[in-house]
Amino acid sequence: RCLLLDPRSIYSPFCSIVDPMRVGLRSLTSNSAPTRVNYGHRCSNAYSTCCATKPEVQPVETPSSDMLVDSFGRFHNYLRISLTERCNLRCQYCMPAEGVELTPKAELLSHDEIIRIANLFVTSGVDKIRLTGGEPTVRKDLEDICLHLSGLKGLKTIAMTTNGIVLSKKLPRLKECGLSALNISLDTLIPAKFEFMTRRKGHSKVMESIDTAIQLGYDPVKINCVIMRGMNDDEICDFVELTRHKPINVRFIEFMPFDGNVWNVKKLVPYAEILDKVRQHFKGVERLQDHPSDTAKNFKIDGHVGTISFITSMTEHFCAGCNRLRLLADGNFKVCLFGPSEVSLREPIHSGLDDAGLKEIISAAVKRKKAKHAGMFDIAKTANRPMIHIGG
Ligand SMILES: Nc1nc2c(ncn2[C@@H]2O[C@H](COP(=O)(O)OP(=O)(O)OP(=O)(O)O)[C@@H](O)[C@H]2O)c(=O)[nH]1
Ligand SMILES: C[S@@+](CC[C@H](N)C(=O)[O-])C[C@H]1O[C@@H](n2cnc3c(N)ncnc32)[C@H](O)[C@@H]1O
Ligand code: SF4
Ligand code: SF4
Repeated sequence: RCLLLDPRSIYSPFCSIVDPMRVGLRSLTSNSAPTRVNYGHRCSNAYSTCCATKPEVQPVETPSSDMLVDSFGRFHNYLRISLTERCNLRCQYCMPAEGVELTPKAELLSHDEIIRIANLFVTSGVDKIRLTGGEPTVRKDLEDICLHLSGLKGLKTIAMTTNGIVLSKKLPRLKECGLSALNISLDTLIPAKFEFMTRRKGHSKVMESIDTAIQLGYDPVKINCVIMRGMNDDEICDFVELTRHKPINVRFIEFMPFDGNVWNVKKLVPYAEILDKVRQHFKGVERLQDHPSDTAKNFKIDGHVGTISFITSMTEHFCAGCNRLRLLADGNFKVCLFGPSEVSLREPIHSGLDDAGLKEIISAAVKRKKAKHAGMFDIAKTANRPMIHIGG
């Protein structure tokens, strides 16, 4: 909990430990863009690294309809679309070795259904869509989907999270089709360890994709690195070293529990511990100002072209600033990564429901969204989907 939070601020853009109940004071009827003001405070929680001290004014997106505003006043302008449940890797932290049960193809969203649903969200205020999976690059109509999404008026960012295995060749065309931001997952710099962690070969292909993305001007290319104790925590400083000359943003991600993965609290390396390790090894590690809805806490290092970040879902959640919703490949709509509740949008579409009816279903689900996730031990005990179905 942050103490000394100035009551005039809606919430601190710098600290995710603020009680989310404090968010939601924003008037939805006002046409003028409200601002969040942070007057600078110190955080009393155990991980005091989470707070910056500079006073700052942040613009807040103005919702164009009430559909995407939850009961805590959070406006959701970011939709993550999982394009497939399939993947060409089998990462240990994401899925069981034997794979997961797949939804029959006929029950997955078609290209046209994806675009129709995306359009509903964009006309209601979503301005960023992330394509994910499974592995989005295994979907044959990926370029077409990007092209059609890029025609949606009001959509500013089309992003993708990918494992990079088959990305390098596809990327020039994807860029032409409107793909504007790229996150590539890479958890080790050692090829043999890559094969162990992902249960497949392909390390050099991922490295090649990262270089292609840099050459094509994606800036920064974000590198997602899930840290597991005893697995890749010995490579933290090597990953930081990569940022010295490459315009990349390396994001250390706390290991999260999902159905069918090998989560155990002993394998979780807390953000504070990773940051300590980085600070012992590198001079001039400085906190940057984050956007209120960032999943990441961002840092720069003296003399490095790139930056590093931490995604601290387990030890310092960032639910107070959550702006994310999820559409799964089978057409289910999920309002929280860790919330088990889902509602189908595909079934009502197949029953002929019109856009107004779909918007009512979406709005009701958004209003039921909880303030924050239940905490890692409860999450670990609660049935959810495997991560490969949700897409992060
Ligand atoms: N707890 C939590 N974790 C999230 C959420 N969104 C993404 N993540 C996790 O953050 C990590 C990186 O996800 P990405 O797919 O790169 O998406 P992102 O962090 O939103 O990326 P940017 O839009 O570039 O900030 C993954 O481990 C995700 O599971 C969220 O809403 N809640
Ligand atoms: C599920 S993957 C889907 C997209 C793509 N296949 C990829 O790997 O980038 C999305 C992100 O979730 C992350 N992820 C998967 N399982 C995770 C876990 N248990 N804890 C934290 N992050 C996880 C991956 O590292 C990846 O960056
Ligand atoms: S993290 Fe991505 S690449 Fe790895 S198994 Fe999951 S979906 Fe596939
Ligand atoms: S855990 Fe749920 S509420 Fe928290 S940031 Fe993630 S999606 Fe949002």
